[in-house]
Amino acid sequence: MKSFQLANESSPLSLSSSFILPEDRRPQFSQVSKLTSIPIIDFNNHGTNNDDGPSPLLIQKLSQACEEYGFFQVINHGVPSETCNKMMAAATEVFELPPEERGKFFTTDHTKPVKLYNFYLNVEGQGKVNMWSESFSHPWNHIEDFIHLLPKNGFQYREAFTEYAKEIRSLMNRLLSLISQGLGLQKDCLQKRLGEEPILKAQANYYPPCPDPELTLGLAVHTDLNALTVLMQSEGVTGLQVIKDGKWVAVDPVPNAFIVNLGDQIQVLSNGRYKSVHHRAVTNKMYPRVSLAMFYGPNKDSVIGPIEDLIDEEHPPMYRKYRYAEFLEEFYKQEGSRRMVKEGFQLQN
Ligand SMILES: O=C(O)CCC(=O)C(=O)O
Ligand SMILES: [Fe+2]
Repeated sequence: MKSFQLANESSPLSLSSSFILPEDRRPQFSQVSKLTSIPIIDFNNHGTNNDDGPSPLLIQKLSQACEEYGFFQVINHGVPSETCNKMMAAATEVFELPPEERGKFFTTDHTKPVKLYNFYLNVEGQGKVNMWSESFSHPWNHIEDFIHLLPKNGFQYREAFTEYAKEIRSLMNRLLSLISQGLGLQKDCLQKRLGEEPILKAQANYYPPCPDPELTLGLAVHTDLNALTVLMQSEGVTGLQVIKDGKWVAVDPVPNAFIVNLGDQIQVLSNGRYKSVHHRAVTNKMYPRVSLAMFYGPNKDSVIGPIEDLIDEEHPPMYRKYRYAEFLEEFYKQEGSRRMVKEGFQLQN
């Protein structure tokens, strides 16, 4: 196995103490439930493209997945596998660039549009613990504004990304419409609430093989702060785990599927009916793993709060309204911790 070097390090990656989590934060593989996985939703089986619109069964399945898991995999989603494969190859190539090339993108300044970084967790008494991964992120709208900043090499990242982003945008629109209908709302309701010019960010995560996956994590436990995430992952390599009924559940990779999960903003907009669920990425000894998350978040000026139609005597508002910029500010303040952002906007009923 080729060794990997983080862009901000001066020697090849090794499992030094700076990556080792205290015992109570370790993945504890023996506790991971093998009994269940997240629901799989087949767009072909339920017809989403006919003139009559999506079938009630599809909406019902999706709604149930959003309530019970906050996560599902979608198959036969209509995004050509060639587009996905090209994108995966291009994203992988970024992490195969020599560390000094990748280093040009390295920054801890989150306001930079194109950036490479290594996540960490602040652990009491131990300080920063680095995650066993490297992430590369940039916006995925107005590609023309930053495309010249993206890596030029290899598998034509720029072309692959432009094509992929177009497909994912239309898949996201379809998902938002289905999720709105699942909540019993007009199909354009969520998209309107999130606002024009949503914040669209892409994040490619690279998890090199790890000598002892029991000691560290690829990504710390978190919920996504945005509204909706569509994730593509390396074929055949498991890594993502989600919480279900208080237990960690591994997400089995399904060929050509996307993993879809709801972010904090949908939990707030749905007044807690749909869940933004805690998840994490674990590492493995054998194979590098790449995942590419496409995040769809509100415009920073959009006002987010429980949708009025979802509030009644039985379901009083669980959150106060806020401008998304306010949420983001709080999010960045909590960097390095197990973030509890939406909890700060919760109302005491
Ligand atoms: O690599 C994964 O499967 C998880 C990625 C993720 O949760 C994220 O980028 O927010
Ligand atoms: Fe995530």
